[in-house]
Amino acid sequence: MAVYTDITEGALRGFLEAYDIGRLTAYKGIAEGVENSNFLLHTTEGPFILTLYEKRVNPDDLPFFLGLMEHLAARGISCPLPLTRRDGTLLGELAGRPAAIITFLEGIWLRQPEAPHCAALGRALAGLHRAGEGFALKRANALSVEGWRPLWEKARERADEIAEGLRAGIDAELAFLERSWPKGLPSGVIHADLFPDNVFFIGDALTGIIDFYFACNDTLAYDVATCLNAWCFDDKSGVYDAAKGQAFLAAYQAERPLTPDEVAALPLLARGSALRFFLTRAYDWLSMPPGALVVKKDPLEYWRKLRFHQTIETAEGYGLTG
Ligand SMILES: Nc1ncnc2c1ncn2[C@@H]1O[C@H](COP(=O)(O)OP(=O)(O)O)[C@@H](O)[C@H]1O
Ligand SMILES: N[C@@H](CCOP(=O)(O)O)C(=O)O
Repeated sequence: MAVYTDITEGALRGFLEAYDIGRLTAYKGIAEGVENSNFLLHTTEGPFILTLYEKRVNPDDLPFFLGLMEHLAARGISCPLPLTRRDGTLLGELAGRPAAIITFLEGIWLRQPEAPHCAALGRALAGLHRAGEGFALKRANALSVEGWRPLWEKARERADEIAEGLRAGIDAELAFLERSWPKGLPSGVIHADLFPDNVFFIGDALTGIIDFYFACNDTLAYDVATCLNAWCFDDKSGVYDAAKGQAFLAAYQAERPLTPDEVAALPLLARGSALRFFLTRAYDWLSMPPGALVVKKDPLEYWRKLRFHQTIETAEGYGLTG
């Protein structure tokens, strides 16, 4: 459960006075998520999500995240809209944290997405990449290749506590990716964390995308690689599922064809994206205070995915043909 900062009812009622969303009838902490503290609010106007921004969110980035949701929603992407306060701003402060209220999206996230869901994801990701064009604010990806070594330095000494041999394996991989990271690929606004828990479905229909708090300007195909990792492996066996990968890539390409350079770079991007999620998970694994109300995510899942990508030489290895 991700509630790092608790709130009192009195403080919440005071915070809500800045909004025009009716009277609070109930609220509870949300038992999902990793990064921020989230609460489901019920008011006489309906349900809303309250987010208190935590450690990994730089407050200077909040105008980018909140503005991006407004930009995307105005272009037809189903994503939460930040609510405007009576004074015209989007952000307030609650329990010492920057805080915002966003609209509630219907739907649930899928624990075991199948190929048709991966196809829906591919269409939605390409739509998001297109809709991001023209967004005026910029934010560099703090968790791209330049950000990996500083993060690794914080986990490296104790990495073999997670699994024997990890330190040497990651040292070698990081050095390789720093030498070979592709440059000059088409770039734009990317979501950068489009895992199944950030995509809602009703039945087989994709109904919304949430959690834009890693969004940034970076290589568009890096988002594609992140989705291959997060959606296209079999949960139980950990094996890459080519049917899901093909469905995802074909649907993405139907809306936004990958350039030959992007296709060629896919195995490298997938390795880099796997390393990025390994690193944040490893850091969290080693540094999470005991008793924090959060379910830790397994770094080794991403080490195994990384090792799979090390065996892939061309995008044909993901089932991409033609
Ligand atoms: N706009 C929303 N509509 C409905 N539920 C939401 C919304 N935003 C967040 N949630 C719920 O809160 C959970 C955590 O949100 P998320 O943004 O992923 O948190 P974190 O940034 O901490 O990872 C989601 O899995 C979902 O259950
Ligand atoms: N998706 C990341 C963790 C970030 O959590 P989220 O709840 O913000 O998606 C991972 O799986 O490591």
